[in-house]
Amino acid sequence: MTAESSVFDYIIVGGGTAGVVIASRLSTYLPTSRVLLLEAGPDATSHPSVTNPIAFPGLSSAEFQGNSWTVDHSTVPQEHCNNRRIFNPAGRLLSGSSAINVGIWMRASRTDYSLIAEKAGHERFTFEKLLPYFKRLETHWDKDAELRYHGFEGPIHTLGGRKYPLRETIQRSAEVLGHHYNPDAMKGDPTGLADMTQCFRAASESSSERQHSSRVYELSGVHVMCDTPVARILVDTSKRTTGVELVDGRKLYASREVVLSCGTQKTPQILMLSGIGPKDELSKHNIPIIIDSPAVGQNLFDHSALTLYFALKNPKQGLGLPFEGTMKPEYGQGMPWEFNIFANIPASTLEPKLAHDGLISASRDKEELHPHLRPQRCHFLNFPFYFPILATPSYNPSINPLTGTHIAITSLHLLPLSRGGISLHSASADDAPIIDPRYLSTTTDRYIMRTAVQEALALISTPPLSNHILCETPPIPSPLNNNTIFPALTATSSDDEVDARIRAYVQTIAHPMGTCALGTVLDAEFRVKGVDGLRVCDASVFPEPLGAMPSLTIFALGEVVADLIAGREGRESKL
Ligand SMILES: Cc1cc2nc3c(=O)[nH]c(=O)nc-3n(C[C@H](O)[C@H](O)[C@H](O)COP(=O)(O)OP(=O)(O)OC[C@H]3O[C@@H](n4cnc5c(N)ncnc54)[C@H](O)[C@@H]3O)c2cc1C
Repeated sequence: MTAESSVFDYIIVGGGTAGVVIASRLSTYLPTSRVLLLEAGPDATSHPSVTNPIAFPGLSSAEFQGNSWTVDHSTVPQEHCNNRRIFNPAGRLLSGSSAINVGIWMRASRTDYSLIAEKAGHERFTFEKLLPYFKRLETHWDKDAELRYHGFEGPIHTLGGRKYPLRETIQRSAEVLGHHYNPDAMKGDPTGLADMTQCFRAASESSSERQHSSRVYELSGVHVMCDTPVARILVDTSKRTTGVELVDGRKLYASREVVLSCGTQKTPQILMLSGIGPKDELSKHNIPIIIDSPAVGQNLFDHSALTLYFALKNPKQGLGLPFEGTMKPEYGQGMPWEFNIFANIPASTLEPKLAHDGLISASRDKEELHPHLRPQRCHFLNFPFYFPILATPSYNPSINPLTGTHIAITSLHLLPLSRGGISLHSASADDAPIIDPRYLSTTTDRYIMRTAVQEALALISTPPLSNHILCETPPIPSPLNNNTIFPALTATSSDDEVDARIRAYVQTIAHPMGTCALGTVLDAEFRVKGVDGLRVCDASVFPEPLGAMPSLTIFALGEVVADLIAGREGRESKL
């Protein structure tokens, strides 16, 4: 590389979900600028395993940890998960995790965005202010949806509106339990039973394509360097960011700004390796301190998930579906599930748990409502699959995913109060960071997780759905779970039985967030406090959990950052 070609105006580090959006938009908004996108992994944008959504289980499951497109960010042993290390994959290729994820496309509640706005210190993070960005992203599948809430010209095409054989049955059982049908969960209150949307684009009557970031955002005006991991950010003595140092030792320079978008685990590691982080942590590894930023790497949280498998009474009825059989128009050409059931836990039952954790006091002022008690906050989400997703031969040898014998329900804890962190193994960029989300380390979190699972069991036990279900199929005793015998769970299982299953099998569906938060590490324009010319934009920026799967919001935040850099905030984008 010549001296001239090592200088750019903007360097975006991390060509993942947010990074691609920012690089693409900057090259369009500022066409005379030289924009460089640096990605650690390869470019597999058009590879069939990435574009075909049903290849997803292979890309991200534990069995595929050796896959070069998936990096394993497994945690340290988790005290409240039987001291298990929890497998946590992320994409390591152009498009990042958007190239390997499940494509579920969700907005959170107004209340969640308001809380983020409060913590970040700016109203640009409220639902109303983000709504134009949500609309800008999408070509929404439902042409009859309200124009006020949906976009129909955005780069990301979505699919929804499914009609699987169990649809009405599940809806009726959910309604018996008080979950009303929510015709559009994207309008700021997802509570209830809502149709699933996925960010896939119909390619034919029987196939669809994943809408990962580099597939849908134009990169022709961007200088893209793949297989080019960055080791650290370069900052001069006046605390001005000047560029980046690659793992191979080369240096590249940015005359205007560097944006770090390497995801929740790698972004804080790169900041710390660059001398921006908690001073004690940096000193431990003899890293010269540029900025003592105590919150870098702190505030790690993630959605915990437990999946249960239910044997069908009569598999020949065709209610359970093999994964590959669902790419049909009547099934919305998506994956075999159609509902998200978002639910709140009543304040009266949550308050004692929050008090036990010392998060509220009995004498508190009514004005100081704990965020978990605000209206429209969805504490958990249950989603039924017509397919035994993630069942493994090691634990569930009797489940054959291809023969339609089982359905599954995943329970997801959306609003964790537990906070962990990312710290350094060493001062070397070659070493993975230490990842400790401290899953389920508060009483309230354990209670929410248990309630979510009990609600899934109640759904399965309620007619008419119960008429089709034989029983839950528990994991078999194996050396992997200390040969523990787990009884089949039912709606009458004790709290202890449910908790034991959670401790043994809870996992993550890879939504870590929070380690370079707006309001602490970053100002409200995503600038790293104390340094000039450096921003962060990826899943690490959330100061508070988002009660929804995060990728839609991360795409939107990428759009916001591009607008801020290009001085376009508030202008409507027609691209
Ligand atoms: C298996 C799986 C399923 C998921 N399912 C869903 C879902 O259905 N719906 C949903 O909303 N969310 C889902 N998620 C979460 C969602 O995909 C992520 O939260 C989101 O994509 C994260 O975006 P990001 O920009 O923070 O990071 P990423 O998209 O992960 O991008 C980070 C990029 O930085 C690169 N990078 C890292 N280190 C370096 C370095 N040193 N130098 C250069 N580049 C570097 C990485 O290779 C990667 O490309 C899922 C995630 C996974 C892993």
